[in-house]
Amino acid sequence: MIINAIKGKGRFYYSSFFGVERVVLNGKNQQLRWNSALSKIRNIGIVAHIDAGKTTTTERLLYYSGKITRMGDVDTGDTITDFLPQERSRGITIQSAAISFPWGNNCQINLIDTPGHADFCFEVMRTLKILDGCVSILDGVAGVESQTEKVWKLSHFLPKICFVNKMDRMGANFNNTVKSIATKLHTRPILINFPVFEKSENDFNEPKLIGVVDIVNQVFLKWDNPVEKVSRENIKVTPIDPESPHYQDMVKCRESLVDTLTEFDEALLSEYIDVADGDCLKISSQMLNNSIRTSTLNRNVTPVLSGSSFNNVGVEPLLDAIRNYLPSPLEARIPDLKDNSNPTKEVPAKVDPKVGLIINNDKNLCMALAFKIITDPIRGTMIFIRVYSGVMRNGSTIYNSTNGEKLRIGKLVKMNADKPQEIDHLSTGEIGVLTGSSISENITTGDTLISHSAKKDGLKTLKGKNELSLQIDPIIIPPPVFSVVLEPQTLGNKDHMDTCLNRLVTEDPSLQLSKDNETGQTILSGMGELHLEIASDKLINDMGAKVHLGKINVFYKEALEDATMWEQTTPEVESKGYHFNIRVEPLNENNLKNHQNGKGKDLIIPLRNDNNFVIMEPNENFDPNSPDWKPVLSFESIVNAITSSSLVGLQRGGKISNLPLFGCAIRVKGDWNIPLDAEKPTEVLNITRSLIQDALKKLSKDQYNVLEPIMDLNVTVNTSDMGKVSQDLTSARNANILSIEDSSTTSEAINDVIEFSNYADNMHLPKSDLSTSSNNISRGANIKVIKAEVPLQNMIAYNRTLRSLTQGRGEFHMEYNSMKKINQNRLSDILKEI
Ligand SMILES: Nc1nc2c(ncn2[C@@H]2O[C@H](COP(=O)(O)OP(=O)(O)OP(=O)(O)O)[C@@H](O)[C@H]2O)c(=O)[nH]1
Repeated sequence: MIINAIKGKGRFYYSSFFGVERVVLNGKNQQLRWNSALSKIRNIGIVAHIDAGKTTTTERLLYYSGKITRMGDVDTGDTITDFLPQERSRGITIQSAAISFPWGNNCQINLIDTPGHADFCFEVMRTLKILDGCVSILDGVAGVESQTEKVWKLSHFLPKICFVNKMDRMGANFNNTVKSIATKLHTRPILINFPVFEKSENDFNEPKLIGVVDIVNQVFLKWDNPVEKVSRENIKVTPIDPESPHYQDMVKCRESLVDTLTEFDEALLSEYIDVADGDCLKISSQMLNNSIRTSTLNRNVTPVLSGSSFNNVGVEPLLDAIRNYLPSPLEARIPDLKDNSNPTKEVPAKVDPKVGLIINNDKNLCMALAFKIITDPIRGTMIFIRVYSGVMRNGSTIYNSTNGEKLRIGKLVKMNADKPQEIDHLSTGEIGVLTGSSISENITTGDTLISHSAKKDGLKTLKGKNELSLQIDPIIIPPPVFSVVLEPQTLGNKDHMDTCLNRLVTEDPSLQLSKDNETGQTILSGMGELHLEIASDKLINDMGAKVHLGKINVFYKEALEDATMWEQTTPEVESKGYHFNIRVEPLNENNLKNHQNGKGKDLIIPLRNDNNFVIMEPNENFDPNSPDWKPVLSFESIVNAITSSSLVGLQRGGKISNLPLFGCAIRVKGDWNIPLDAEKPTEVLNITRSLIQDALKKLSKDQYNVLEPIMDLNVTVNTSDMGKVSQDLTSARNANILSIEDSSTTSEAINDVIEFSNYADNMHLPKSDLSTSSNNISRGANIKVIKAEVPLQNMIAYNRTLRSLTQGRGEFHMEYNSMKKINQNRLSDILKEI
């Protein structure tokens, strides 16, 4: 039917053809019913390895959706989503940018373009937390790269689709990339389309990408003059009939697709056998799309599409796939919820097809997560939130259940990259921004915000239902591994420097500030050299801070020796009715187990930095759920005061070199007590802070040790360079080489994921893929991946060494593995350095 509709016409405005609804949710062969506004929303992220083409693809998605009329370019620094000066000058994405645009029949895509560089991994992590699905962009030459693998693992809970980009490049290989999706990402790729090339007439006879074969709709999509004459109407759609050179591949790919889907879809299986008589071409595209959607949402398969964003080939089918295969908030996973006043209680949450997620069976409970904070020179602090349940209204009073603060929303906006649009409310599933003067001090990244959906001042009602202690699981911040010492140029510059630094760490919590207690110097630490370079650039050039920067160095930490612990109790005389018994102890397997203890279980609270925890034993005297316990201070504000004092206490550092403490637990024994009429949490904060400091002081120097960051390293090199590179790693860098593998088949693929390797071997891949022949020259068995563990200290400026050892052909990727104790021989050298 679709084919008849397009015959004779030739050229189409793409969305008029693909914008019709063809996907079915209920398993029957019929058109999709968009039954509510929510079902039309897609909250998705674009993720990938650095330089795979995320920003270029995002720019094309915006153009083809009609959101922008002129396409920007990463190379000329005028894209919509990379708007920071540092992003435009360096051509890389640093912060995730959110933008909304429509596609076909009122579908609204809220898209977040994320950074690819490993140093900005936290930026990706906090974004993943609030997304419902992802598009993973792959470079058709490089296949699945290390950062893609990492982000794939981090986003294991999200349905995803893959776009094999850069198919125009020499050496691109669609088939190998699809295989690497199976073997490295451990998923079943299913082909939605495959690339089509024609021999070009240039001297090298290189294949030229001209379009894609759409396996689901059985058509060939050809883009004319894609680069020179960019237009939304340059796409030609022709049916694939038996005379077409792509017919055989299309049929076999469709058979493979149906084969895989029928494993998970009984309705499709009976349609295939009983109605279609085993002829995969007779299965309608509606039925296939429906089945693809269900299997993608269940994370059984990953749809794969191909193209070249730079050359404007294959972008419109990607827009269709986002809408057709990725979840709406109605189908998205339910966030992890907890009740701080009762850690063992399961918080009820269910999805209603009309109103979306309902938490605690209360339609009026609005819960949102603050996932990102930026300071705009004109608009002030802007807090990005995702609303999970209910409606957040402009002017409402909200409660921050993470820190116990109450505030009023000044203004609600929706962002289009750097352009805000004022709105009256944000509903379930939507992403928006809070602005206003009071919010900056009261909200940090990862906080849960609660308000009443109907009443602007409805917190009392929610309190009555014990809903103000509910929380969405916070975002865990990985420990920073590099640091730089900062000093104001003059004493008069100090205040401004401190203000700017506080702004930097509020916006990016993976940056951390600490103080050297001996020298008084300020230390800024972060996830990598580039991370700190960019932070310093923002500090000096954007914020105008006048500072001297020291050398970027590895950020060491201190930890407590295994059996060390110290208990400190409030002195009775000074305690004015307060009683706390606090123990500082190293983390071990045992203390993080949720111990059943007296009246209940330990409350375990991860601190924001450095793998530290607060463990509150159940109170022997008081039970926050008991009607007899009625202190003026809420249980949450007591807990918040203790976590703040623990953070500060552990940040002050250990006895060897005042380095921040890592892997420690602050245990609050169950017999704590506060006067019932105590009104301010500051008293609790001050008492517990001094107890923690005293406990740490009582320990002797030899009860501490120094830790250094150990990194997982992947170096990708040609076989000819492998000897030199591994020699340098073991001798000069003290690396522990774990394995050396072919880039296309990792040992993991052979040993652990035979299932996916077999799947990749059995699926049909297009024989007519001209890219295949050229690609064999550049990748495959000639490329090796050296996997090693190495102290970060030995990898500073490794970029330069690798470039000279491999004539620029080698690549490496490093990510934090763990903090390890430094042995005595190296310790004295390191202590001189810090
Ligand atoms: N040949 C070719 N080059 C492309 C394609 N897509 C992107 N590029 C180029 O690849 C480079 C990186 O593109 P970006 O879009 O910045 O990649 P990215 O993944 O957003 O990069 P980061 O955000 O820094 O990780 C730029 O020079 C682009 O012009 C493509 O389809 N074909």
